[in-house]
Amino acid sequence: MIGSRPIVMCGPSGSGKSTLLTRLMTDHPEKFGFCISHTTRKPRVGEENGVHYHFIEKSAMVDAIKNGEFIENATFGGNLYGTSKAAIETVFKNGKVCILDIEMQGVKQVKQSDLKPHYIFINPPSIEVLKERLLARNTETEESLKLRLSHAEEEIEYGIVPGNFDIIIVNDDLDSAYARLNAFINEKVLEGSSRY
Ligand SMILES: Nc1ncnc2c1ncn2[C@@H]1O[C@H](COP(=O)(O)OP(=O)(O)OP(=O)(O)O)[C@@H](O)[C@H]1O
Repeated sequence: MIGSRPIVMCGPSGSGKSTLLTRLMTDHPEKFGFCISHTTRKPRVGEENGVHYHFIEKSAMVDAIKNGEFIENATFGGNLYGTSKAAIETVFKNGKVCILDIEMQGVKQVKQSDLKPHYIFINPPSIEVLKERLLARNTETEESLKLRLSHAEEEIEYGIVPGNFDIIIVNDDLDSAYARLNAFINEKVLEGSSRY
């Protein structure tokens, strides 16, 4: 695959990945393309197939994974999520830098592949702030909140290990975090040795 190296964004649920990515893509719609994941979970209100996710039946996704069609996959809250090779290829074909928003299990699998992306970890200022933001987002039940927070500790532990990510961005103040993200991308992704 010829093109700029993709970007992998990882961080606990609620750390601000979507917020930062939406801003990045709005500011530079011509440069970046979001890799659309597959999931076996049901669409939420307002979610469109092929836009937010490719929604797929569990048996079909299990078969596709067995067929080697996925670069990474993970189970979260009883549902399968994954990145297909075709979804990455679609972004490459449009001449854009491919962005993957994936979680820790996925990152570990991508590291075994030949994708060679830039790895960015979005860290919340603290678990307490993470909890406050998830509560304010108003998307979680008591149970899913607990699950996300327990995963968060594990993800942060992995995220801060030197060498696991190319950059760790603490999302304290949103404007500063975005400025750090932009600086990294401008220096390493858009101007750096991004061809392979
Ligand atoms: N720096 C910040 N300061 C205050 N609030 C923030 C900041 N960054 C994000 N938020 C808010 O925190 C909440 C979580 O952010 P967001 O949905 O972007 O997280 P996420 O990492 O994409 O989560 P998920 O993995 O569950 O999709 C949102 O309501 C968002 O508006």
